[in-house]
Order: sequence, then structure tokens, then C-alpha cells
Amino acid sequence: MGQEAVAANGVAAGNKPHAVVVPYPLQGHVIPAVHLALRLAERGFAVTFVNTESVHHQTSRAMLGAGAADAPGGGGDIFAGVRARRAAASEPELDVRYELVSDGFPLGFDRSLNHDQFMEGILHVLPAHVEELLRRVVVAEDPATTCLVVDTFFVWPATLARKLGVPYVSFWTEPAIIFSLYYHMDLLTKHGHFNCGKEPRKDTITYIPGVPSIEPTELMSYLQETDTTSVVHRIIFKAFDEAHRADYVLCNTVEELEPSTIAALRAEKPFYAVGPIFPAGFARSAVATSMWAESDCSRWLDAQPPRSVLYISFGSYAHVTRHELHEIAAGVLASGARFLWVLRPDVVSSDDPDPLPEGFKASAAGRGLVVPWCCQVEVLSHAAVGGFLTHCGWNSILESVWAGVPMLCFPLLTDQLTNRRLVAKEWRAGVSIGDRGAVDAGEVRTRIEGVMGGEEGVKLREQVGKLRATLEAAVAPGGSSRGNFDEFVDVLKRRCGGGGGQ
Ligand SMILES: O=c1ccn([C@@H]2O[C@H](COP(=O)(O)OP(=O)(O)O[C@H]3O[C@H](CO)[C@@H](O)[C@H](O)[C@H]3O)[C@@H](O)[C@H]2O)c(=O)[nH]1
Repeated sequence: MGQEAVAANGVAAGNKPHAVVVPYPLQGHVIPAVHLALRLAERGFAVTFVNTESVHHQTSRAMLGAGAADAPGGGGDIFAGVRARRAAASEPELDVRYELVSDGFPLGFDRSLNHDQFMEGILHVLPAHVEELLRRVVVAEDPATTCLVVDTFFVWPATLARKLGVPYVSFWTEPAIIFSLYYHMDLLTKHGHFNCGKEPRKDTITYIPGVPSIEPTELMSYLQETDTTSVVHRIIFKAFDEAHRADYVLCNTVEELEPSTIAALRAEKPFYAVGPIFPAGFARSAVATSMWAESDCSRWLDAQPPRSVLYISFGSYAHVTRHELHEIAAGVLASGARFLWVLRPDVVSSDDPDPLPEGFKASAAGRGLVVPWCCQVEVLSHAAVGGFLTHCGWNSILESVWAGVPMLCFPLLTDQLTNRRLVAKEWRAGVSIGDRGAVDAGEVRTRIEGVMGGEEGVKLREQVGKLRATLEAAVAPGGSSRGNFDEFVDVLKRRCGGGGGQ
């Protein structure tokens, strides 16, 4: 490279390796991508983090209040907080640049209410905006020192990386088993379990490399559907076509949690289990990542006895029906447990902002708190929390294990169904409260009582404790995730290291 590039933050890039990190524009993907980006920067990479204007706007609004974010240039750079924190601690500045692209829709467009239209934009419009940006960013740097670190769900990264002449690192934010099942969709089709033009087989699946056996009902929701023409199916088919051509795969899982699946994937391509990827210190992040304003629950939690509170959240993306919500609400009330319930404003639909049963809040007064969003890692770490009723999003599972909190599983869609199998069947770190549609207040009550007060809770907590020790060991010096990340960084630096990396 002839001239030394200078980042917007004034840091000279030199010929450091340069990672362009592109997260999928959903909360559960942006959070681990931000923390992966910081880890890469800490290891001497110049990082360009590419956010959509929409996610940026929403996180800035949540952090600063609507007024500030709506102002021209409002909200600035989500990494500004990290810079300030590091400067205050006299730590060296990280070279993280921040770029925004349009996802094709106006900022005010309700992406939750118009899900399929939003997904069509991700499939057809966002790629063009990202390509335009990357041509500028990669050319301004040096293709020889650059790599793309892109969420696996994108539909173009291998193709684009080839065009730009840079490596494609596929970043997978779900467990390895999910990657493997999508990666081997051809086998599922060949054996008649998925997308085979007739009623799929219902017997146990035993032929996926590294997955000794799995029931069809434990597959991801999209692999259980018979209409495979939806926009999400089209995204998955294309994304995994691209994933087959990834140069490296980074996965937010831990080798000891899924050893046989990971070993089998390693036989296919360089696959690095580097999780769990969390905010530093498992504490509120200095980077604005929450897409809704966080309510401070600490005072309320401080006033509750140890392990007495059931934390309830269904993540950022999936919706529940009113009926499901009412059955769960009745079960929670009947259990008598204290609870902290995150009820996202669109959890049923943006059109239905107050979906709890009439009188619920009054009946729960004194022992329950309902908030629209919170800092989940802080809540899970609080001594008052004794159980987590979760939709089984992968980040939530990792966070719950790290905090030592047993789970009550209510998966809604996508990987969550398979994730429940890991939690409840393989690890025995949680229990199911029933399936979608069939969830019943009586069963919910019994399950809550078992986990929060009974013998079952003691056993589950013991299991979660063992898993937590496994995770801690994986990220400690000599641990598998730490070693895998070191190896990945070495490999990537050899490939596009330039001369300035550490
Ligand atoms: O009040 C809340 C609720 C959630 N979170 C955070 O938001 C993230 C939620 O992620 P996750 O639990 O994985 O759920 P989703 O938001 O539903 O994530 C999507 O992305 C995940 C990773 O790809 C998938 O496993 C899920 O199925 C998919 O729905 C976690 O880091 C939580 O700590 C908060 O900070 N505050």
C-alpha cells in the first residue's frame, strides 16, 4: 500500500490486518458481532464495523433518547463509549472504524410488523449497498491485508469476497449443530426428511456427520416446514450455498459443548469454536447495542430474596401469540413465584402493545415487574434471579449458563427448537414448558414450581454449574476457545497480516 490510510478516529492503519465485520441486522446477531469486532481490534486488527442505518438509529435512540438520535448525525459512533472508557483507563486506543449502510427502507419503516418485506430487502437490496461500501473500504485499504468477517446468514459474502480478492470468514452466531444441519440440507433432502416434494419422513435422523441422532421435531423450524418457498428459506438456501465456499468459519460456541459436531465440521473446513462471545466482564457494554431502552431493574432486584426471581424474556425477534402469552401469564401467577418479565413492545405485534391479560399487573403487584427491555447480562448475574424462562435464543442460553441460572424452555422458531434439545435433553440444564400452541397454564405452573423451589431446581442448578465451569475453562489460558481464537488470529494474520500486526 503506497499511502498510509488514516481512520476516521485518527488512528493510522499502517499495513495492519484489516477485518471488515458485517453483522446481520438483528439484535441477536449485532451483539456478538460487536464483541467479536472488539476482540479482533484488541489482537491488532484494524476493524471496520458495518452497521445498517436502521440498527444504528434504533440503538442510538435507545441509548440517548429519541431527541438526540433524531438530530443530524445523532448518536455518532456506537464504539465511542469504548474509546472514552479506554482513554480514561489509559489503555491503548483500538482501531475500530464505523460505517453505515442503508438496508433499503426508511428509518421509520416497521421491520418487525413487515417482516417478510424486510427480509426481501436483506436478500435483494442490502447486498448492493454493502457491495458499494466494501468496494470503497477495501480499495481504500489494501485487499492483500483485508478479510471479510460476515454473518453466515448473508447471501453474498463468498461471491463478494471472491470479486474483491479477499478471504471470507463466516461468523456463525448459533450452535455448531445448527450450522451442521443447514450445511447438510442436501442429505436431509436425499433421505426424505426435508424439502423432498412429499410428506417428510418422521423417523430419527442418523446420517448427519457428527450428530449421532436427532428427531425431526427437534430440527430448526424452517427445516420442519413443507413450504420452502418463503423468503427466509430462500435466504437460508443461498446463505449456505455461500457458506460452503467460506474460507473459515468462526462459531460462537464451545468445543466441549458440541465435540462430535465440531470435529465433523472441522473435517469439512477450518471451523473455530471461539465462544462464548460476551461483553467484557459480562457487564453492561460500553458499546450501545440494545435496540430498546433498558429499564434499570437493579433496585427492584436488590429488594428480592436470593434466587427467588424468575426472569422471563423471549429475545428480540420472535413473536408469541396472545393465547400463548395468556397461558404463560396464568401459569406464572399461579406459581406464586416472583418474576421479572421483559415484554418487548412488539412481542405479539407492534399493533398490540398491551397484550397481557386484563388485571395481570394488579394481581402481580408486589412480586412481579414487567419492563420493555433490560440489560440482560446484569439481570442474569443478579443473586435474586433463580430461573430463566427463555425462548432459547443462543445468546440467552450462553448467558444463562455463564450466570449459573437454570432454564425453562419455550422455543418459538428457527434454531430455538434445536437449542432446547441441547439444554433440556443433552445437558439437562433446563426443562421444557411445552410446545408452541399447546402451552398450558397448569404445566407452566408445575414447571416453574419445580425449577424455582423443588428438587428439580437443585439438580438443574448443579448441571448448569458444571457447564459454567466448562465455559470458564474454555476461555481461560490453555482453554479450547482461547486456543482456537489464537489459532484463528495467527492463520488470518499469516494470510492478510501485513507487517504491523502484533
Ligand atoms: O431485555 C433484554 C432481552 C435481551 N437482551 C439481549 O439480547 C440478546 C438476545 O439474543 P438471543 O437470546 O440469541 O435471542 P434473539 O434476539 O431472538 O436472537 C436471534 O439470534 C440468535 C443468534 O443468532 C438466535 O439464536 C435466535 O434464535 C434469534 O432469534 C441477548 O444477548 C440478550 O442479553 C437484552 O439485553 N435485554
